[in-house]
This record gives sequence, structure tokens and C-alpha cells, in this order.
Amino acid sequence: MTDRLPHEKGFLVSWDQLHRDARALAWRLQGEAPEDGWHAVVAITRGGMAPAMIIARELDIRTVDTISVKSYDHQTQSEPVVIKSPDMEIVGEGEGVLIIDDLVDTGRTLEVVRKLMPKAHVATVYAKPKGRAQVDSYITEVSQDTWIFFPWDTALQYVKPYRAMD
Ligand SMILES: O=P(O)(O)OC[C@H]1O[C@H](OP(=O)(O)OP(=O)(O)O)[C@H](O)[C@@H]1O
Ligand code: HPA
Ligand SMILES: [Mg+2]
Repeated sequence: MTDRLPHEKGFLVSWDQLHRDARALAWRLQGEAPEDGWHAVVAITRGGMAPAMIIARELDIRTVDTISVKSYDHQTQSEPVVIKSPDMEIVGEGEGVLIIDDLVDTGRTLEVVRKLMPKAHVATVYAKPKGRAQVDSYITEVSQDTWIFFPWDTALQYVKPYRAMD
């Protein structure tokens, strides 16, 4: 995290916006489905779980699994590691499988996930330029110096009127 902050810009995503963007992604993925459809969704925990649920609902996919990737600080470990895998008997090499995450930033998380399921279709709701090549589908691109604030990390709060800040 320390190498990513501070960011010049902040992009605040509300639950409503996330729902709409995840549904837009589901619509796109429906159009990209193989002939016999997508048969499973794998959410990258934790941020991928909310969009994965919305997409699984829209595409009527009942087989939903998770993969957990832990990213370490540069100084302690340079490679993110998989600390929980999906059921490999179900996902195989990833054929007909959708891998969902909330966003791709540097692409390091997806690099590890792709190694495990090289034939899967990888989709994120948001994408930054550095990691874009790691995703097959996404909805909204933001610049590399933008930090995306997700609704589960934020809260509505009172703000002072402009005049009170003089
Ligand atoms: O493209 P990258 O540079 O690898 O970054 C993107 C990943 O980082 C965030 O997850 P994080 O590891 O912070 O965990 P979380 O989903 O549990 O919040 C985000 O949800 C992506 O999974
Ligand atoms: O822009 C971001 N927002 C939230 N989590 C993240 N993890 C990597 N980049 C981001
Ligand atoms: Mg994540």
C-alpha cells in the first residue's frame, strides 16, 4: 500500500454505482459467453465478492467459489501468494469460468490467479492502465494516480457547508 499512496485523485463509488457497474459487466459477459454458457464464478476475495454475487445473480450461475490472494509489502515479499484456492476439480484450468474482482491496479494479483486457471475469463469492474492487459473484460477505466474508494470502505458523513469553512 505504501507505494500506492498518496494518490492525486479519489474516485468514490457508492453501493448504487457499484451495483449498476457490476450489472453492466454482467451484461457484457453474457455477450461474451461460450456456447454452453459460463459454468462457474470465482471471486477474488475480498473485494471481488460483491461484484461476483451480482454477476452470478444476473447470469444465473449457482456455482460460486473463491480464491484468496495475499499481497505482501515489497520489502518482505515481492510476489503475492494464493492462500486459499478454489475447488480445482470444479474449475479445472478455467474453461467456462469467470474470475471476478472489483478492480485491477498493477495486475499483480491477477497474474497469480491466471497462472492457476489459465483458460478462465478474467473480469473486473474497474481497471487502471498498468493492469488492464490482465483483464479480458472491464467496465470503467480510471487513471493510475486515482485511488478507488469502495462503499465497504467508506461511510456517509456530515460535511460542513463551504461558507462555514472560510
Ligand atoms: O492489481 P493489483 O495491484 O494486484 O491490485 C488489485 C487488488 O488489490 C485489492 O485487493 P487487496 O489485496 O487489497 O485485498 P481485498 O480485496 O481483501 O481488499 C483489489 O481488491 C484487487 O484485488
Ligand atoms: O484504487 C484502489 N482502491 C482500493 N483498493 C485498491 N487496491 C489496489 N488499488 C486500489
Ligand atoms: Mg482484492
